[in-house]
Amino acid sequence: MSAANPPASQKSPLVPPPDATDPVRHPEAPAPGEPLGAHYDMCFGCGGGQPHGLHLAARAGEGVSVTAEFTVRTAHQGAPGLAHGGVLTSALDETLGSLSWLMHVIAVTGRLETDFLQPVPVDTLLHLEARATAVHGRKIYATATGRIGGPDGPVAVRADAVFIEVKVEHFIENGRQEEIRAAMDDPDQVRRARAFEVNP
Ligand SMILES: CCCCCCCC(=O)SCCNC(=O)CCNC(=O)[C@H](O)C(C)(C)COP(=O)(O)OP(=O)(O)OC[C@H]1O[C@@H](n2cnc3c(N)ncnc32)[C@H](O)[C@@H]1OP(=O)(O)O
Repeated sequence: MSAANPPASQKSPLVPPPDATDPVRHPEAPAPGEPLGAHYDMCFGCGGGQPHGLHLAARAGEGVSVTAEFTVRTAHQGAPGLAHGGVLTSALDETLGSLSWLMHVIAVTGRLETDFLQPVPVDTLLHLEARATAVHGRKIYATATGRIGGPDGPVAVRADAVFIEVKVEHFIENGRQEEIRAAMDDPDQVRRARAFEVNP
């Protein structure tokens, strides 16, 4: 069996199948450069209501891409003075997750594989970029990088991911009822919809 044609059992779930198609930017997606804002105030990744959250701020990019910034804080340490790897993965996950807002789909992370290339000290501003690379059925393939020292600086972390498109019921049926009720009772229609990343 050649490396170019591995058996099904050896195919990576992170590599799109040959009949995957290009991701499509929704015509009503925010313009490149436009801030996406937090989708849910209590989101650990982007919400303002989580004191120790990442407070990640994302902007729409060209095509199906986003950029984001995240500053590593004291609360995000693993080793002394260094960012926790899981926190960095969360920042990549959140950036990748916001791609669905540009495609007008609701999707959740199915698989996420992170490469940690350089340690990231506390106080570092991490420059993130994510782009969708392919779509196959409900699967959205995407990749992301986190750079230090500037938007063109060296890549400290990178990830490949598969997101799976879901219906809003995914959240309503599985989330804790207290938060689901609060989100659904929000009188602000846009906030209500964005809690579940449903485009109004
Ligand atoms: C509101 C948005 C907030 C964004 C925040 C940032 C993103 C997140 O962190 S989301 C939270 C973390 N993720 C989750 O909690 C998801 C938990 N998992 C699940 O709910 C389910 O396993 C779910 C929905 C992913 C898939 O279940 P289900 O809908 O039954 O899918 P299923 O029918 O089995 O599979 C559909 C396709 O996806 C593929 N797939 C499913 N799971 C995976 C996976 N883990 N890895 C790769 N591919 C997968 C299947 O192989 C299948 O492919 P194909 O169509 O080619 O056969």
